[in-house]
Formats: sequence, C-alpha cells, structure tokens
Amino acid sequence: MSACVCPGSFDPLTLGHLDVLLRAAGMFDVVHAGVAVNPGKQGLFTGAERADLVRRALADCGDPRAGRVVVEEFTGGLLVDHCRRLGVRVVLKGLRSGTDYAYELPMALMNRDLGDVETVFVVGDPRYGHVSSSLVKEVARHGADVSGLVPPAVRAALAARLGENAP
Ligand SMILES: O=C(O)c1ccc2[nH]nc(Br)c2c1
Ligand SMILES: O=C(O)c1ccc2[nH]nc(Br)c2c1
Repeated sequence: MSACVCPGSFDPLTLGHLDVLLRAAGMFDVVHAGVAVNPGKQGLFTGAERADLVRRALADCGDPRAGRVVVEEFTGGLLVDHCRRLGVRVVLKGLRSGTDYAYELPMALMNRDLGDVETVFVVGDPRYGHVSSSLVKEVARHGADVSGLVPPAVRAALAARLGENAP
C-alpha cells in the first residue's frame, strides 16, 4: 500500500492545490493531505476550517481519485515527526516554477537528513502557475471573483469570511 504526505497551510485550498492532491492520488494508494496548523500564526481560516474545506472540495470535485485522499491537521512540530506518526516516508509537493524548487530544495534535504523522508515533486497544471493562497486572499479582499482559482466551497467561505471582515 503506497502512501505519501502532501503538507500545506491550505489557507485556503486553491485549484492548484487540488490539482496536486489529485495527481498525487493518481500515483499513490493513499495521500495524506497534511494541514499545517501553526499556533503562532493566525491564518484567515482556522486549522479545522481549512481541513474541512479540503474535505469538502475533494467530496465535491467529482474526480474518482479524490477518495484516496485523507485530510489531517498537524499542529506545530516537524513534518518528519508527522510522517513518522503516519508511518509514511514520502512527501509530495507541487512545483509551479523554478522559484518553488529553490524554496523546496533545502527543506527536502533537511527532511532526508532528519527523518530519512524523501520528497517527490509533481508539476502542477500551468493554468494555476500563478495561483497561491496568499494571492487569492489578496484579490478576494478587493472584491475580485475568484471562482476560477478556488473550488466552490472555498469561494463561498472566502465571501463569508471576508464579508465579515469587510472594511
Ligand atoms: O498550502 C500551502 O502552503 C502549500 C505550499 C506549497 C505546496 N506545494 N504543493 C502543495 Br499541495 C502546496 C501547498
Ligand atoms: O498556495 C501556495 O502558497 C503554494 C505555494 C507553492 C506551491 N507549489 N505548488 C503549489 Br499547488 C503551490 C501553492
């Protein structure tokens, strides 16, 4: 039974993230989407909200691979410790650009040193090459329609959350 961990903040999940999770589920029997919860860093959504949005987006997407993805929060701590708890030795990340690779490289080498965890990379759909959680939040705060960037459940959650926070 092959398995990998796909870690992220998912604050919130984008269509780029969903693309990577589904591609991972096409290669591994089980994909552990790891929602990283950093107590010191208050995201737009709580860890539980982020994990719930990932689960709902997977349930709604209509892709048969989605059933292979399990969503877990992991609070603080090292990714290698989360992998050890799960008994998984492969981390999978998406790459949109060389910049992503440059950022991921030291962490991949560190995770190999710290926990004998290997990192594999999948090239995401170039349609989402410009999409990140932070940029989505930025444009959504300014009233942009983000329906082409995030799943419907996330779009609704952003409208609700940012509507609450609207100046
Ligand atoms: O959500 C994030 O912070 C984040 C970052 C980097 C990422 N690479 N692949 C995925 Br899926 C991913 C998610
Ligand atoms: O949302 C982000 O911050 C983020 C960062 C880096 C990423 N690489 N691949 C993906 Br999908 C991705 C998403």
